[in-house]
Amino acid sequence: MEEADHEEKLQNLRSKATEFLLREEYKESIQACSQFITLCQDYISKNSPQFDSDHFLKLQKSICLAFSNRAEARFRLKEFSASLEDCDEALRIESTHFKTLLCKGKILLNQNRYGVALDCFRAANLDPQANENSEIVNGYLEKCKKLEFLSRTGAFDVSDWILNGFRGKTPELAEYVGAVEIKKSDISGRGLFATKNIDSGTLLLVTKAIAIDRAIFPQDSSENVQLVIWKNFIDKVVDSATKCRKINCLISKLSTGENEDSIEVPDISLFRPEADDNSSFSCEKLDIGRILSILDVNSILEDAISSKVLSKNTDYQGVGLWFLPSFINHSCDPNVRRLHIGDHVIVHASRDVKAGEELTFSYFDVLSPLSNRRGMTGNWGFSCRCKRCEFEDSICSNQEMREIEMVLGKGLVDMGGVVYRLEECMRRWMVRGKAKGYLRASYWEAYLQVYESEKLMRKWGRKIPSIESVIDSIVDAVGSDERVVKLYMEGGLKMRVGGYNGVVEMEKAMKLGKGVYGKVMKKQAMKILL
Ligand SMILES: C[S@@+](CC[C@H](N)C(=O)[O-])C[C@H]1O[C@@H](n2cnc3c(N)ncnc32)[C@H](O)[C@@H]1O
Repeated sequence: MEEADHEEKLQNLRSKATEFLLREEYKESIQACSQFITLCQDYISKNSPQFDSDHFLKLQKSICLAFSNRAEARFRLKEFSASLEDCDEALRIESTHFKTLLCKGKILLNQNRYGVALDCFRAANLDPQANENSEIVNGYLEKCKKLEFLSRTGAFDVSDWILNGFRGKTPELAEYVGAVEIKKSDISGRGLFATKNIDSGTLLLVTKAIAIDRAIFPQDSSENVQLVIWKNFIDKVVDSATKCRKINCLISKLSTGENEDSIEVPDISLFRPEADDNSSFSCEKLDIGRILSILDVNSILEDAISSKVLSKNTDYQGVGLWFLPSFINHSCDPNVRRLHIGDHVIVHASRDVKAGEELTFSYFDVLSPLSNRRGMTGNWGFSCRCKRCEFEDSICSNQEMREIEMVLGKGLVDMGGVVYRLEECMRRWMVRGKAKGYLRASYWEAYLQVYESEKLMRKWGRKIPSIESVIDSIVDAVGSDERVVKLYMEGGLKMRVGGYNGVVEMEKAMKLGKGVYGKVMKKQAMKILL
């Protein structure tokens, strides 16, 4: 009788667990599976000597299925670490269990561990059940193979999607870590460094957000809108860290902005997609205070002028956290740029970089004067000591520079006069090479207004340098920038300054565009963006 009761209880729990799973009531399904597993395991440990092997095997099979179902429910709740553990328990009992292999493959794919995910789907494909589910299994196999290839080679190309007017799904992107390493930085704390010579446009990182929140709001939305996005974003980060050991541990490696000089330098392999979820990732659960400090220092605004977001409405706002880009320090004289596609950030060189050089991007708009930039770094809580800031610091105390700033600050002045005066000052002070580009980048707005105005160009065109030479020096000093390239395309070509040759001009625009958008797109797509 006792035996029959026990059997009935098990049967009940099994049905409940399956029913909950089908009804997508995952928490309830997890509970029923857990009760079932405990009951079975207790029963086995009490009665094992009297079992016949068939009975034992039957029970083991049931436990395997319960682990597998619990893994699926946990996967749906994004409890990836716990779900993986359940998969491993199930596979310990039955190493070729089809449903479990499928579930484990999905988790690993979600964690961007393409190689091991591929192994799971391949093993699942050998099971007879794969015949009935061939479309699903083949779909995963193809996806995994493609992502594994992209992750290994960095052979991304988003041109077709752009040429198609950003219609359809955003292109499938895989995690990619190029020729970079994390090292101690002379700027502050740790930084990301090039491990070999890299030319402009080369892809360095592709990485998906740990969490992101965004919404479309009109430009005049109140601060409350930003607060709502910020709160949702924090909740998502906390949720991911709670449910995944690896994420919790990797977040703990990020800077809180405090004591960066004595901060540990983690090995970049921890951040590679193939890094194992279990072995290297045991650390204490992060408290909310620490998470908030980390987010303050490392979150990136998707719509910052220093980034480029493809296919999004201009009124949208978004904030996210990405691991490896969090190690990139700021410079007003940066050598990499970022591009946002869906939840991914793509980081590429915006100019040629030498092996061993630190990679930096701008945290804000660097086509602005030193005083504005100081305000921005002040908001971030640091003061920038890049070559450009040091040079401008030395020159900006000069009375004439102060007068130029003052005139600019008032607006509504003849910008041609301002540009002319600045160029004259640079000539007298023998400011040359990069330094010239630094100042021109700082007063970009003034140059832009002149070059865009036919009236101002009629008045000042002969007295100030050509668009081409100003653009060349700005790009040489602070790297490519979308607005600069656009001016080159629109303004320069329209006014035919300095002798117009369509083919040569287009070639040059494409080269500049590579610094802005990277090599992940073909010429035709770049033309559309420009
Ligand atoms: C996203 S983290 C960059 C990586 C960081 N250095 C680390 O060790 O993890 C941003 C923080 O780095 C430091 N930082 C970045 N750029 C800097 C700069 N140009 N000058 C001084 N500190 C900088 C600041 O503490 C800033 O809050």
